[in-house]
Amino acid sequence: MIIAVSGTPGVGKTTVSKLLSERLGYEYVSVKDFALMKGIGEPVGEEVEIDVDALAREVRAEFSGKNVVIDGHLSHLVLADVVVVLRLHPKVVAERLKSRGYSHQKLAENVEAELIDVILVEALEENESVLEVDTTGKTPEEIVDEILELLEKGMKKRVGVVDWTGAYDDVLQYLMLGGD
Ligand SMILES: Nc1ncnc2c1ncn2[C@@H]1O[C@H](COP(=O)(O)OP(=O)(O)OP(=O)(O)O)[C@@H](O)[C@H]1O
Repeated sequence: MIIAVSGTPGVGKTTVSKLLSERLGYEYVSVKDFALMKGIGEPVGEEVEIDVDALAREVRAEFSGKNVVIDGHLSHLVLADVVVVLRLHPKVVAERLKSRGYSHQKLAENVEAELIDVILVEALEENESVLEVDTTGKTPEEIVDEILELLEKGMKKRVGVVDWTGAYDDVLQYLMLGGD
């Protein structure tokens, strides 16, 4: 089974994916490293620009029929059997990304993306099975327990677990809202 773990930068994809793969006995794959290894990712500064169509093709070719957890904020664009979309209160996203030294613009882009469910919507457009998990205030172990419980139950789709419309006031200082 191919399990993709996606979400806004900083939500905890890598932490959760590694733990989830350990608990399941699945291989752990980082989208970034995989794309670089396959020559479909271009390092640009600290980021890696990835050809998403090529990524989807390469993932299918390499991992079809295998048990893997694929970690990365583009992983919801490959055809996975299950996409886990991690959510985190936008204020905590902002704090985590700020402590990484992100620019105001990058901070705003990502906090806004979390606020308006960008990754979740894309995941639902591309995949049948999407499990949304609110990670706010939970330890990595608690998050992985929740994912494992959903998988054990055979849950195909679970969305609507968060609503950040009430969070705008908490993150106004980080937003650009179309301006600069
Ligand atoms: N459940 C959690 N509780 C508290 N801190 C966490 C939790 N999960 C991750 N973190 C911390 O948040 C930071 C970001 O985690 P991580 O690198 O796993 O996120 P990511 O979504 O993979 O980020 P990116 O998209 O940039 O690769 C790390 O410092 C990590 O230790």
